[in-house]
Amino acid sequence: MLKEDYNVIGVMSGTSLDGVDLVYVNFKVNDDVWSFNCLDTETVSYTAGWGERLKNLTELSQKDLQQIDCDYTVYLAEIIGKFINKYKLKHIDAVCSHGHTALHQPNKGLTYQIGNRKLLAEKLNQLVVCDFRVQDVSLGGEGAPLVPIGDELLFKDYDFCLNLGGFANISTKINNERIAYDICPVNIVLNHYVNQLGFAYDNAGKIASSGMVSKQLLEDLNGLDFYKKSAPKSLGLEWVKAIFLPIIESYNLQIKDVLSTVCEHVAIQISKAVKDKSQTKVLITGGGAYNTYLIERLKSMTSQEIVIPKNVIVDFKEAIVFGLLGVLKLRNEINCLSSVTGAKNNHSSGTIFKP
Ligand SMILES: Nc1ncnc2c1ncn2[C@@H]1O[C@H](COP(=O)(O)OP(=O)(O)OP(=O)(O)O)[C@@H](O)[C@H]1O
Ligand SMILES: CC(=O)N[C@H]1[C@@H]2OC[C@@H](O2)[C@@H](O)[C@@H]1O[C@H](C)C(=O)O
Repeated sequence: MLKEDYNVIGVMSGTSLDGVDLVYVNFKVNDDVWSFNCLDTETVSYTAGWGERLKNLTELSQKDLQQIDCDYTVYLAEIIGKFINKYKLKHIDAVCSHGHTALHQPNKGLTYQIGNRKLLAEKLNQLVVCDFRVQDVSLGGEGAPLVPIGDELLFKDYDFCLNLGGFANISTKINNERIAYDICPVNIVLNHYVNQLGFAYDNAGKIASSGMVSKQLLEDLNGLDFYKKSAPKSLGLEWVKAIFLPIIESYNLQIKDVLSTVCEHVAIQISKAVKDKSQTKVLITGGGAYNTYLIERLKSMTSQEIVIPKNVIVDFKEAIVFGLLGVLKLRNEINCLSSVTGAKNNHSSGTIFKP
């Protein structure tokens, strides 16, 4: 008889490099119906040193990557350990950790998240479930996005679940089947440019709102091949560096105009993704939900009802869902949907490390 009640720690480090999101969350399952309750949450910002190290992972040699994988596992163990102590967490069924994506080229059979070593379980003296993407890629899938199983089990009241993190991704149902895909880069690019002005991010999109859209750059970005592909599809930092940034650089624009043009581009791509008028309710989560300018541009291009919750879900949905992926793995139940990733079959993904 499987348990019906789990307390886990969900841990997520996203691509926009703002920090590590942690959530202590309770899941209950009753007749296959799942519910959750967030008990404690925290975002630990990256130190300048870690921010820099994580920015350049795609350029590292195999040996340096292995070293950083070990160092990052130790760093994650410290962060998670402090979280456990701070909130005096006693009942922990598992720590369910995504790690940080270092490499993602699913067409070459490659996806690699650092911080997912057995050492994490040993240092924390906890059961750890991690490495959720690798099996999906080995089964021919994109290995991303993985959060849609959470949209299916926890957020099914929404017609679309849109997350605005480093990349924008969306999930929805078509003919009773869940599909999802990465739409386009968002904060990974906005942060890259606003960093050059000395800011971590463009607060509320104020700088973008003061810029002018470059029609030519906008056209070039909207014309990228990735947007012509149909789902399943996913994006990685490698694509941003090789394809997206060089187009922007070829224009030599002022940064405020780059930000403005990228926001316009993102709003256009998202409005295309939510264009099905029979589906109306769009949940928006992720740090990009605070980019008021971007949200205004998006609202001007769509008639859908946009819901940005005023609670922890905006910042912690991904960490919550990685908690759920871990619980599903412990139950040996499906946590990766082939309709979403394109893998050969639905499967139960992740590695379990005992302390
Ligand atoms: N007030 C704000 N105004 C504008 N942008 C903001 C604001 N607050 C956060 N952001 C943006 O959101 C980013 C963080 O978003 P989030 O934590 O959802 O990203 P992530 O975890 O890296 O996501 P993903 O895993 O989906 O790539 C910040 O780096 C910043 O760009
Ligand atoms: C390979 C990888 O780490 N992908 C991330 C990234 O960040 C956003 C987007 O690109 C999404 O595909 C995914 O993360 C979310 C949490 C997911 O798997 O659902």
